[in-house]
Amino acid sequence: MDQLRQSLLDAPIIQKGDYEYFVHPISDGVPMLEPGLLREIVIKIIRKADLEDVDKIVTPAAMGIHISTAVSLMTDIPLVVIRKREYGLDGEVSLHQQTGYSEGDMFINDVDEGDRVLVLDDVLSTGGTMKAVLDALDHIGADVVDTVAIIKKAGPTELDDSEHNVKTLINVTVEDGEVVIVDEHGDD
Ligand SMILES: O=P(O)(O)OC[C@H]1O[C@H](OP(=O)(O)OP(=O)(O)O)[C@H](O)[C@@H]1O
Ligand SMILES: Nc1ncnc2[nH]cnc12
Repeated sequence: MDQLRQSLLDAPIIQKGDYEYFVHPISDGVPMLEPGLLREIVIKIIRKADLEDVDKIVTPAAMGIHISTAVSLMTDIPLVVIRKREYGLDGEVSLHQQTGYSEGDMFINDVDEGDRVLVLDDVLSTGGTMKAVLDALDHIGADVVDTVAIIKKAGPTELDDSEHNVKTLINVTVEDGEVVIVDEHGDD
């Protein structure tokens, strides 16, 4: 059960402007994602997350999708994807996402007031994406039962002064062009 750790140590780093970005099977689908790594992550999520009476898994596109699909298959909990595309359906809620290297609008459909949701994503870095998602779910009146990101890029996040807690499976930094593991069990 240590493919996640090793795969991060092996991850190449690229620059997106000043932002140091690790290229990893979970966050990028590149290098290729080994089924054993995906299985390890799903098991860790199911052990860590509070899944009691969760109605829906909610995940931002794109790189939350494969993780959430695998968790959905194992738990039988349905999945809603927050898309970068607007549909104009009744009840659609938009949010503005800002990361360390990009920004844009995203759209939530089919999450209703009172829904008990598990929010899943691949990476928590600046927290810009997760904060926007959690604020939008608060606005909808959904009940966020738990929030899990696989990999945390350690540092201050947009969620530090909020009441939201994001569980993570492993925490890393990037130093001298390499990934350094700062907590191999992540945050609870
Ligand atoms: O904590 P943050 O700084 O917000 O970064 C984390 C977000 O960045 C990535 O998404 P991105 O918008 O790059 O899209 P992708 O999932 O399509 O790669 C990642 O999938 C997270 O959603
Ligand atoms: N793959 C990635 N590497 C580093 N930071 C990220 N933030 C979002 N995705 C990331």
